[in-house]
Amino acid sequence: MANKPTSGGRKPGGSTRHFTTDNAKAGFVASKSGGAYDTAKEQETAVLVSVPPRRQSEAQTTEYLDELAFLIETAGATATKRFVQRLEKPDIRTYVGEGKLAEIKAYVQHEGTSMVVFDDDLSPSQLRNLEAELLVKIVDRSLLILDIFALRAKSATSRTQVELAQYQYLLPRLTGLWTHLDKQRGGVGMKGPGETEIETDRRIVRDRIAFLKEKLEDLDRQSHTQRKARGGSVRVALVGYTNVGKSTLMNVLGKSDVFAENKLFATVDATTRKVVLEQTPFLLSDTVGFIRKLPTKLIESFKSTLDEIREADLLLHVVDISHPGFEEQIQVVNDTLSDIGAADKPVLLVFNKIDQYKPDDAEKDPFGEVLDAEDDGTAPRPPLAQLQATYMAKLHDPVVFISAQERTNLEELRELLGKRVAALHQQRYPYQSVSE
Ligand SMILES: Nc1nc2c(ncn2[C@@H]2O[C@H](COP(=O)(O)OP(=O)(O)OP(=O)(O)O)[C@@H](O)[C@H]2O)c(=O)[nH]1
Ligand SMILES: [Mg+2]
Repeated sequence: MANKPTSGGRKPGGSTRHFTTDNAKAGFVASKSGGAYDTAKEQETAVLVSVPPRRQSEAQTTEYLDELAFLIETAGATATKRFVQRLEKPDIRTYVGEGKLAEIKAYVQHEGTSMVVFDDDLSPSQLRNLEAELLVKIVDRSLLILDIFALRAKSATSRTQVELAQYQYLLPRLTGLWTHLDKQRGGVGMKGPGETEIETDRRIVRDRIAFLKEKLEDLDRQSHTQRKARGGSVRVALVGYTNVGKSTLMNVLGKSDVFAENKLFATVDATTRKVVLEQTPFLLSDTVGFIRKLPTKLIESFKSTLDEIREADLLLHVVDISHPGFEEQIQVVNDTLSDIGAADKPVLLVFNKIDQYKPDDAEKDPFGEVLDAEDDGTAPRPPLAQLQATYMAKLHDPVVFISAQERTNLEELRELLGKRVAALHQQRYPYQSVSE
């Protein structure tokens, strides 16, 4: 049978239950060395698979795969090979076509790769078929992001949120291939679970989901009370794509010590600091980063964390200007803000990492204008002054270009932010003195 029970099990949250298929082992297992996929023996290897639509450019496909490789690396494994198949849409049975699947299988068997990672979510039946065909762990985008979140979540709330999302992911995937939840079943060739057992598993998972939802409601009530107690202050939330420098900026502005790292989703728990600018105190919150194709279930279960954004008076939208896909990242963030009901918030756009931004070589163009997209399909990179003018004209609002790391232009940001906060304070609390 395809799925030998293994010693590592899918282990949502801190639960001791074991879901024992090979594929299950891919998920929810925090290792000793801090990665989701490291078995403490040797680094696990992964093959990446994507099915881009035909109209997607080469550059974009590479960029998305780079991001997937970064996610896998953050989870503690290494991507050793990429397989791309251009199709109108992914194959309903096996995501990629038959020929590509055979190619992947041959590679995985030859190289002894530990897992195959898909840049989309797989349906439960695609997951089953791929597992049966490839005989290694199958990881889809949701599972990968959930694993990283599980590694990063520290507070009771975020841990409960992740566990809820994990069980919600699991529920429709409890099928014939899953062995019974509570028992570690025997070796190769053991009979799979019968329908009754699957039903029992489903019931256990449903009960757990109900329990976690209740627990979150309790935690939510507590944090709502806490947040209300902070009333009287303007609230600003840092939002943005993952890894753009939100926590670094929080540390600089709030003189705090928030964990910042060159990994995706370094921050999963929201943190709040009191900051004073232009004699006005306000609360600044660092929040979880967004990413393209963020699993909907994860967004839903992260309600309490996202409330920090929903309840903010102003959003500091941080953008990594040095990233080739920064414009699309802005769009992803705006779309996600819409999804969570925070689209109408006032926003201050902050372009970060200017120290790493390299404009296109203006000398190439005798008129000093920036050339259009070059042959390699990458977006043009105009000088910063031009970008600033474009965005300010588009948004009818000032935007700031900084380097949080090199502390460049921070005074400009402080001044702009201070003015916005002071105005909001005046508007919100007209009778309250600001010099607390
Ligand atoms: N070159 C450069 N690197 C920066 C700058 N600001 C932050 N970084 C680096 O970018 C990486 C990500 O920074 P974080 O502050 O953790 O980013 P984040 O947005 O909080 O990321 P998540 O919490 O993962 O969503 C770290 O390695 C930082 O050192 C900058 O201005 N310039
Ligand atoms: Mg962060």
